[in-house]
Amino acid sequence: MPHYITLATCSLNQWALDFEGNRDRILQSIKEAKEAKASLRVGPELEISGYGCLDHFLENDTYLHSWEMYASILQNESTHGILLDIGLPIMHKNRRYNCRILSYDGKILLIRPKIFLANDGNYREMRYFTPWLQPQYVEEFVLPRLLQKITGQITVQFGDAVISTLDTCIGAETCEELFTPQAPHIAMALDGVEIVANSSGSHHELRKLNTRMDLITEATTKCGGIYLYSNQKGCDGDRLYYDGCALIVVNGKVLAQGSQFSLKDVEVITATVDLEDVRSYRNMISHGLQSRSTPVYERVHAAIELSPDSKSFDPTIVPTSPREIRYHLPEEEIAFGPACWLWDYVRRCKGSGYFVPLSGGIDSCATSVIVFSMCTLVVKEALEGNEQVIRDAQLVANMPEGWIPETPQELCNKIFHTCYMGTTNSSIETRARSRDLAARIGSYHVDLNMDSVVTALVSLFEVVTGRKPVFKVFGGSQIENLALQNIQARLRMVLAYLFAQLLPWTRGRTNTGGLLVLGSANVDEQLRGYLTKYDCSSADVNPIGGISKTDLISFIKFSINRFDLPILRDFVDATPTAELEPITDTHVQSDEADMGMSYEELSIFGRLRKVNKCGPYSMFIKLLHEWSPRLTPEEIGTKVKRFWWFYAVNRHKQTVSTPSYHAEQYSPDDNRFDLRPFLIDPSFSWARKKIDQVVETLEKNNTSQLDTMTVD
Ligand SMILES: Nc1ncnc2c1ncn2[C@@H]1O[C@H](COP(=O)(O)OP(=O)(O)OC[C@H]2O[C@@H]([n+]3cccc(C(=O)O)c3)[C@H](O)[C@@H]2O)[C@@H](O)[C@H]1O
Ligand SMILES: Nc1ncnc2c1ncn2[C@@H]1O[C@H](COP(=O)(O)OP(=O)(O)OP(=O)(O)O)[C@@H](O)[C@H]1O
Ligand SMILES: NC(=O)CC[C@H](N)C(=O)O
Repeated sequence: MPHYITLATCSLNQWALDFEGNRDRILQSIKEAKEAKASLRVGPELEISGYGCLDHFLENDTYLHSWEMYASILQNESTHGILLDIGLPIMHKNRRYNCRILSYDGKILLIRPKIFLANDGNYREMRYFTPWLQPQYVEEFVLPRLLQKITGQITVQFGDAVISTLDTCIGAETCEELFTPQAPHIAMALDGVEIVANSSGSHHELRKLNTRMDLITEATTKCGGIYLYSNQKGCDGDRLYYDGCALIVVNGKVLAQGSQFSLKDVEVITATVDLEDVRSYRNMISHGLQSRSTPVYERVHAAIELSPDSKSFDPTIVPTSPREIRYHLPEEEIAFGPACWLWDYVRRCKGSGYFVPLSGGIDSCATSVIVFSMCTLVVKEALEGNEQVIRDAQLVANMPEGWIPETPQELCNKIFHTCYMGTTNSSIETRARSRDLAARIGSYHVDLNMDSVVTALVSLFEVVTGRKPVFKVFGGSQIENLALQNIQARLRMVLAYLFAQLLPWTRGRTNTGGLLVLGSANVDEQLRGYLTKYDCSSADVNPIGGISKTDLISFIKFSINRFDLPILRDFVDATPTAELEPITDTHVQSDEADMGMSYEELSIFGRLRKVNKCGPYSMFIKLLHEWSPRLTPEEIGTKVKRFWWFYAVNRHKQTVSTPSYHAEQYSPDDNRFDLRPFLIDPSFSWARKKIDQVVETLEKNNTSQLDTMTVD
C-alpha cells in the first residue's frame, strides 16, 4: 500500500539584515507550500537573517531580531498544520551557532546546529559560528522568554537529533555538510531517516552546479531516501550570487528542480513521493549490513502524520514522475547570473540605472550585453505579471504606477547609459561598433571626444616641469609612453562618474539619484595587472570581473543569436586593443602583445595558481609536462617567470579592484576570495633558481623528461 507524502522546498531571495523582508518571503513560501498540500517545508540556510551577514553575525542584535521574526512566524496561525524547517542564527551557552528550527503547529520540536561549517573559498563561517562538531549529541536549550510565552515551552532539544513522526523520520543536513567526506546523511540513512532536508547558502560559480547535483543524486543513489534541497537565491549584499536551484530527489532520481536564475523572490517546488519507494529501495543487503554498526540518533517524537491515512486510497493524490536534471550552458550562466545580480543590486540600492564607458572592445561590450540580458529578464517577468518586478522597474526607471516596459530596449533606454570617450588614438571602427551596439540594445548613448581634457593635463605638466613626455613610437621612453596612456585611461574614470551623476538630470529626472558606474576588467587582466589603477576599472560594481576573456568571447558569440544582436559579430572579429597609443603604419597596439602572454595562457596560469595552489616552481614543473615538446623547457620557464613577475608587481591593484560578481574558481579577488600579500618580491629568486636549474639540467641531458633526472 503506498504512503504518499507531499514535500516542499524553496529558493528565497533573502537580503542580509532585511529581517522583515526575509520574514515575509518565508511566510509567502509557507503559504505556497500549504496551497500545494505539502506537509513539510524546508527553507534556505540562515533565511531569517539572510546568509551573507558576515561580521553582523557577531552582533547580538542579529540574534535578537532573528528570534523576533521567528516568533512572529510561529504566532501566525496560517503557518500551522505543516512541519517547518527554518534557518536562523542562535546563541546557546554564549556561543553562536548556525541553526535550523523544526517546528509544528507553533511548537518547537528541535533546534539543529550546523555540525561542519563552511570555511574555504568565499566562506568564513568559523569566524562567526562555533561548529557543533559532535554528531548525535543533544543538549537542552532554554528558550528566550519571548518564545516561552508563545510556545508554552521552556526548554527544547538542541543538537544533532532527528524527528520521528507517526509515519516517517526526518533529519537535517546543512549545506557544507553534504560536501564533507563523512556527510551526516550517511549515518542518518543507515539509522532509518527517510527524509533528509538540506538548507543551503550556496553561491554560483561557472560550471559548478553539477558538483552539487552529483553529490545529491549520488547520496540518495547510495543510501536511498528523499533529499530536499533548499538554497538562497540572488544578491544578498555582496559579490556572491546564490543560485537557488531547489531540488527534490528520491533514490537518485530527480523529481523536481527549481530555477537557477530568476527574478522571482519566492520560488517553491513540491513533489509527491511514496515513502514505500524508499523502504523497498533500501531493502538491499549492504544497507542492512552497515546499519548494524551505525550510530543511533536521538529521536524527537512528534505525534503528527505527514502522509494521509494510507488505509483510505485517494485517487487524487498522484506521485510525481522523475525528470532529467537541467543544466545551463556556461554562456547562459554568464548571461543570466550576473544579470540577476545586477537587478538585485540596482533595485536594492535604489539606483536609477547603470552607466558604462563603452569602448568598442569585448569587455565593455559583454558588460553591456549582460545589462541588456537583465532588461530582457525584467521585461519578461513584468509581462508575466510579477508585481514585485513591476514595482521595482517603475522605481528604477522613475516611471509612474501603471507603466510596464514592453521591450528590453524600452527599459534599456530608461535605465542604461553607454558612453564612447574617444581620443586621437581611437579608431573609427571602435567608435562605430559602440554606436551600433548602443542603437541595437536601446541604451542612451553619448559619443564624445576628450582630447581637450587630456591635452589640458599634459600641458599643465609641461608648464610645471618644463618637460614634455612623448609616445614611444615618436621616440619617447617606456615611462613616458605608459604615463601618456594612463592619463587617458584615468581621465575616462573621472568623466564616467561625472556623466553618471548628471545624465539623469540632463534627461529631466530631477528627483532621482545618479547612475551606478559599471567596470569591465575581466579576471585575466586583473590577475596579470594589465590595467591602469584608478581608470575605468575603478567603478561601482563589475559584472565580469570574475569571468575569463575566453569565456567572454564565447558568451558574445552565443549572444549573437540568443539576443538577436548581429552587431556582436564585429566585436568577436576585432583584435583586443587599448587604443591608447597612436596608430602608425607600422604599429597598432594589441593586448596580448602588450601583456607578453595570451589570454589562454593566463587562464592556465590563473587556474594553477589558485585552484591547484601552485607556486612558481610547481607551476613550472606541471607545465613542463603539459607543454613539452611544443615548447622548450627554457621557453616554459620564461613564460612562468614572466607571469609571476607581473602578478607580483601588480598585485597592489587588487586591493582597490571594483567589487565583482564572483564567477570563477581562479578569481584573484583580494577582498574576499584570494587573500594574498600585496607587497611581494616579483623576482621569486629562490623559485627562479630552482626553475633555472631544471632547465639547465634538461638542456644538458638534451631531454624534456623529468623522470630521467633529479633536482635538489
Ligand atoms: N607595490 C606597490 N604598492 C602600491 N602601489 C603601487 C606599487 N607599485 C606601484 N604602485 C602604484 O601603481 C602605479 C602604477 O600603476 P598604474 O598607474 O596602473 O600603471 P602601470 O601598471 O605601470 O601601467 C598600466 C598598465 O596597464 C596597461 N594598460 C594601460 C591602459 C589600458 C590598458 C588596457 O587594458 O587596455 C592597459 C599598460 O600597458 C600597463 O601595463 C604607480 O604609479 C604607483 O602609484
Ligand atoms: N574609447 C573608449 N570609450 C569609452 N570607454 C573606454 C574607451 N576605452 C576604454 N574604455 C573603458 O575603459 C575600460 C578599459 O579599457 P581597455 O582599453 O583596457 O579595454 P579592455 O579592458 O580591453 O576592454 P574593452 O574590451 O571593453 O575595450 C574599457 O572596458 C572601457 O570601459
Ligand atoms: N553555506 C555553505 O555551507 C556552502 C558551502 C559549499 N561548499 C557550497 O559552495 O555550496
